[in-house]
Amino acid sequence: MLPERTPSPLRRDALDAAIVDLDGTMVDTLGDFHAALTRTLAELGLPGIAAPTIETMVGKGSEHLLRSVLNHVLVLENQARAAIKTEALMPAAWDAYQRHYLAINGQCSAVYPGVLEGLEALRARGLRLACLTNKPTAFARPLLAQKGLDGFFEQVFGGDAFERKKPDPLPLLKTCEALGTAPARTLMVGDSSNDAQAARAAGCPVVLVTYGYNHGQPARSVDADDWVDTLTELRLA
Ligand SMILES: O=C(O)COP(=O)(O)O
Ligand SMILES: [Mg+2]
Repeated sequence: MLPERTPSPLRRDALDAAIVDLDGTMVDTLGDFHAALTRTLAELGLPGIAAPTIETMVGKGSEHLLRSVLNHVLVLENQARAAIKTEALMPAAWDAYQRHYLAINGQCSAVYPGVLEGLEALRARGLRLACLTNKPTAFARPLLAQKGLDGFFEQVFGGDAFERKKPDPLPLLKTCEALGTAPARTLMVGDSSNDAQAARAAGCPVVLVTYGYNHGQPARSVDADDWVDTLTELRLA
């Protein structure tokens, strides 16, 4: 006798909604991060940083990214007490970064292949859609609009929308609350361990894309329910 199969958590009839991450999942924003950080570092009189180094630091929000970049360049410059100098520079750096990021937002970034088709398929299956990113809401909304993605989402929450960011489960639980859906019936679609850990802790099923930013680690090394190479492959049976 064949063993009874556990129904996949990704079956269409097991889901009411999907929460979709932004950076590394829908839009390849590394060019925007690089451009804004390059301008910020230049304004502060600091040396630049290469895009592949930035890529490993993306995912825990913009303040974390900026702090990591400042510390990285100060350590490389052999500056003593780099961590303390980073903190001292943060207020001015944060002001400069927000200004530069808003000025170039979307100009050096592109929607990944398959995203529009994937979102259309989820919508066609009747799933409610929310975008949940660790990027500030003020960066996320204009980026979604510029890339023609805003119309898919009934809710958009940035990293500043709630008290804590992913990988804490709070933003996912709050997004489910806003959608009015149960976490167990709300799929998280992301690119990093931040999305997967938050989803696990919130009780949401989670699928990771294999092409985004996961701190330099393969997405398949992260605990998730499934992995897809493009959003068109989301297997909702
Ligand atoms: O801004 C970040 O650090 C990453 O944002 P994300 O949550 O959309 O991947
Ligand atoms: Mg991401």
